[in-house]
Amino acid sequence: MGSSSDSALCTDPDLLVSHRFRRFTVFTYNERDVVLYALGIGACGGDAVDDKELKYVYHGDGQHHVKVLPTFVTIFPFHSEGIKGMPDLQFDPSLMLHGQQYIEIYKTLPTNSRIQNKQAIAGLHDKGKAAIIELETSSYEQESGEVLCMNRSTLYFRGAGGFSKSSQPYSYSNYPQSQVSAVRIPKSKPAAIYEDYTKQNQALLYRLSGDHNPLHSDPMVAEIAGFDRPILHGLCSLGFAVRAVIKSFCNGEPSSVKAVFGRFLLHVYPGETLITEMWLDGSRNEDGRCSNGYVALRHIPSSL
Ligand SMILES: CCCCCCC[C@@H](O)CC(=O)SCCNC(=O)CCNC(=O)[C@H](O)C(C)(C)COP(=O)(O)OP(=O)(O)OC[C@H]1O[C@@H](n2cnc3c(N)ncnc32)[C@H](O)[C@@H]1OP(=O)(O)O
Repeated sequence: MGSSSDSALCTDPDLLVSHRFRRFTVFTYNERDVVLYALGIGACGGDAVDDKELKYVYHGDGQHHVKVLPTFVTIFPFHSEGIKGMPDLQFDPSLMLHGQQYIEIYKTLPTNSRIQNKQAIAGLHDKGKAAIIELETSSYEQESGEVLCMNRSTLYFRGAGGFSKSSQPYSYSNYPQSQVSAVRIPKSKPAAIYEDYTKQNQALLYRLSGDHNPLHSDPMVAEIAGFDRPILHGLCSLGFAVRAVIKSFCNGEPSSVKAVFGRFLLHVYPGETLITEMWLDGSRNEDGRCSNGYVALRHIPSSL
């Protein structure tokens, strides 16, 4: 720490954390966006269409709207300024990875809405070999002005550390450390395991929901970034995992979910199988090198 290098994320970290984003960015979504997103995270993507998941992509006569999956809100930040316009920021986009995502949902998600996003820097960390930015996006329904959800996105910049000015590592956070640290994987047997496979075209389908990072579609960009081929969006894997939780513990009801945290520790190639192991409030006693996280539910179904 302490010596800023040519590849360091910034020269003045204090300037970066004091950055103020434009007050609001506004966008509209509708049922088509909701359905496209659900297909992008594998809903009804098995060999046979799962009847229980049909409600995420289609509504029959008895139902007026499709049901919105909770992780749909993770696409909201992509309708914002993001980090691009921040002062004093330099990085190689091919070396940026999505490290973590935390979301809170405050209301049942509407099938269409006009949304206002407000963004803030929630954290900046110098890890020596890497730099981390935590970007927070609060989203409000424009009509009512009520807050609908919050996303905290952790961006991991490989090779971009070393910007600390003092001998101490630079670490700024608006939040208690506990909210951004990893979840430990319990030793006990999982309460449920759900296996799902991603398709070869999963990332190409998922990108239509708003994350057009070429790391997920362009073989040359993927190679420069150090991968054999384009990798899956972290938020797509997270969508698969939360869908598994809803299927296993919420009887398919997406509005049961009130918060989600996910840490991406391994990249996924489209076509690979995702195994989601789930514990009910697991005892946290063993670390494991696999992506991990938790889902907070409004209530645990009485059948469990
Ligand atoms: C507006 C919204 C914008 C959203 C933009 C999204 C853009 C997307 O298009 C991009 C993507 O989706 S990329 C795909 C998804 N992500 C991945 O595949 C990353 C997988 N993870 C890795 O490869 C490694 O964990 C890796 C490389 C991340 C880290 O591995 P190592 O270099 O081996 O690090 P390690 O030595 O284990 O740890 C160094 C310090 O960093 C912390 N850390 C590790 N993994 C982290 C992670 N995933 N998230 C946050 N912090 C992480 C460690 O705790 C350690 O810190 P400390 O030294 O303080 O303990």
